[in-house]
Amino acid sequence: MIGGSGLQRLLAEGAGDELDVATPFGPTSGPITVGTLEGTPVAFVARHGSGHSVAPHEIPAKANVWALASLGVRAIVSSTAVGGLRPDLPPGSLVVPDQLIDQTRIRSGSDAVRRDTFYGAGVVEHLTFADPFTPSLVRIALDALAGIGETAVSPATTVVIDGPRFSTRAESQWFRSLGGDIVNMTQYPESALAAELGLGYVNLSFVTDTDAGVAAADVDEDAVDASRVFERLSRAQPRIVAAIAAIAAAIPDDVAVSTGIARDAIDAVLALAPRATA
Ligand SMILES: CSC[C@H]1O[C@H](OP(=O)(O)O)[C@H](O)[C@@H]1O
Ligand SMILES: Nc1ncnc2[nH]cnc12
Repeated sequence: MIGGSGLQRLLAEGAGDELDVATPFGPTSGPITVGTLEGTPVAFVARHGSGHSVAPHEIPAKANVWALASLGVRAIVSSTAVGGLRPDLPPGSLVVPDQLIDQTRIRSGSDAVRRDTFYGAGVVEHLTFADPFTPSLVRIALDALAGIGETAVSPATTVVIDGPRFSTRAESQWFRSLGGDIVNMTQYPESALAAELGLGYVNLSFVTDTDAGVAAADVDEDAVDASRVFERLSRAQPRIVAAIAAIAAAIPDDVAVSTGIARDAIDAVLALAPRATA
């Protein structure tokens, strides 16, 4: 599990072991809690760190994904806060996206936080990324949510921006015209990196606000504002945790993911030596 904004802890205090996992790509966002969520073995990392101190454009996605893979997880369930790009996706809506449009741009440096591949430097691999969210897990998540009485919107397309700023009205309207349903700052490169290591990846998005291009300029009730986003997330926390637990419980042991990456290339990345921490 990778917990997004508002989801700093998944297991009850004291439940599970907190591990500091060293990686070849530097430190993870925070400790990884390994334990059992309503009977399902899980490893959990808070994407923004335990005290929400890591900004979206600084999230060490390579380290987080590598650390989870090195612990033996087979699929990642990610939670995210998102803005709605459609009037019929008001705050409080749940979305399980099946598509994504990458509008992030920061890519410099071999380990740079937005770096979106584990390969290169002599190892040539081309990820099959037509379906950025594992289709079988999207179906499983929707069924699991229906089973607890939650209706999630799907299919849906996420537009991912660098942040930390929110979109202008013109950008937001453009994202909608591109076919975007929701907008976020973290679903990429996390989803691609998970696929590059052969992991399933499914996302639960909670709409916290109406994005700028959809919100009426003179009505700010639903408009995006970080403090309002956190307030809504905090009220929704029990609902989001229950939804994630239901999805986790429904994931089979043998998640099949076909990404076109050679198994020996994945194994070589997982065999890289962790970088010593200071
Ligand atoms: C606090 S609003 C913007 C913030 O919320 C989302 O975080 P996450 O995707 O980790 O749930 C968004 O991507 C931004 O990082
Ligand atoms: N409107 C928005 N844009 C980008 N990321 C978000 N996360 C929550 N709301 C968002």
